[in-house]
Amino acid sequence: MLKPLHIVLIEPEIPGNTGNIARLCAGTGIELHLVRPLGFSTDDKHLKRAGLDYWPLVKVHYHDNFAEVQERYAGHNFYYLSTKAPRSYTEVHYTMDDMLVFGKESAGIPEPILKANWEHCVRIPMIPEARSLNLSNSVAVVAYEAMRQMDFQNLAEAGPGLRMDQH
Ligand SMILES: C[S@@+](CC[C@H](N)C(=O)[O-])C[C@H]1O[C@@H](n2cnc3c(N)ncnc32)[C@H](O)[C@@H]1O
Repeated sequence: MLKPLHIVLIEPEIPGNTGNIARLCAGTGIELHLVRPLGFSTDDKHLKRAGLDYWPLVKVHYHDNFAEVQERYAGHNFYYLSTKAPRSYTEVHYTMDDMLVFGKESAGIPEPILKANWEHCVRIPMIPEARSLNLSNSVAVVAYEAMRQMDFQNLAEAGPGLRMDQH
């Protein structure tokens, strides 16, 4: 049994984004970590609507702070997605059980966390004039790159999903 990938959202604010990401997790078997405080209630109708009826398929972990995630998952590789990072997300060799960390919509990942983990910070290339991508889009881009590098093995194991070499 393969270990799952993990997506960590630090203090997400917009329920529709988290709902979209939850649906991505449901479709891929990726585990979702939500670091409090959340900018919405877990009963929020936008959150539920964006995740549709996929919520029962998602393994969601709630954490009171990011230090708790670092402590609980010590030994895993952590990658921090930031527009300010020095290298591209495509330069990383991802492995199952990696922790892909994303910041809140208004402010991104807190500066002290970026500074302390600078060599593990990566960015998705954009034109210079653009400030950032939408949070849920950036999660999808990186999650699929990580799974592509591992030949989508997690999807084949999780159920009837097709690996690329089966097409
Ligand atoms: C809307 S963005 C936050 C924008 C914030 N002003 C900043 O500069 O980080 C929300 C999150 O999406 C991810 N993100 C968005 N665009 C990105 C990019 N081009 N490269 C890496 N991460 C990105 C980051 O994790 C970011 O913290």
